[in-house]
Amino acid sequence: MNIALIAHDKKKDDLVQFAVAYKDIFAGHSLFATGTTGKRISEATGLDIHRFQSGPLGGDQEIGAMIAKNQMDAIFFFRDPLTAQPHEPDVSALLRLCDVYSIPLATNMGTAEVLIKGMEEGHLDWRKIAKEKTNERID
Ligand SMILES: O=C(CO)COP(=O)(O)O
Repeated sequence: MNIALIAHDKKKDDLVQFAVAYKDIFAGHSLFATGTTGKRISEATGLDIHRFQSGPLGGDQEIGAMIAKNQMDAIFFFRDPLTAQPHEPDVSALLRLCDVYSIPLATNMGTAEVLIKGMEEGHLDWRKIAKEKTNERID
């Protein structure tokens, strides 16, 4: 599955810690991230991560584009709810697209634990079927 990892600055330590803890699960998937988050996680874990632009420079939008093309299966986006972001419209757009396309989205550590354990147990396997259906429509 294609998985996106994103964290605002004050939440980056949390997401790095989470990625270290669940490195073995993440290693079995294709990983994508916004620029700085991806750099921090790959340095800490050695995981191979495709890095987009930094969030304020369009990284959230690049991940949003993958969602719109049915190419993203789950998002771990540790948001900072206490700090204004210069690119707030991009953040909202990304969250909105997750809801438009029913893409599982964890915005904090509590939900992230449930999501990754669900992934491990195969509860996201329906995404494979959803993607096959889209590909059929494109063909
Ligand atoms: O701002 C972000 C998400 O909105 C994250 O971007 P960085 O990973 O580049 O810091």
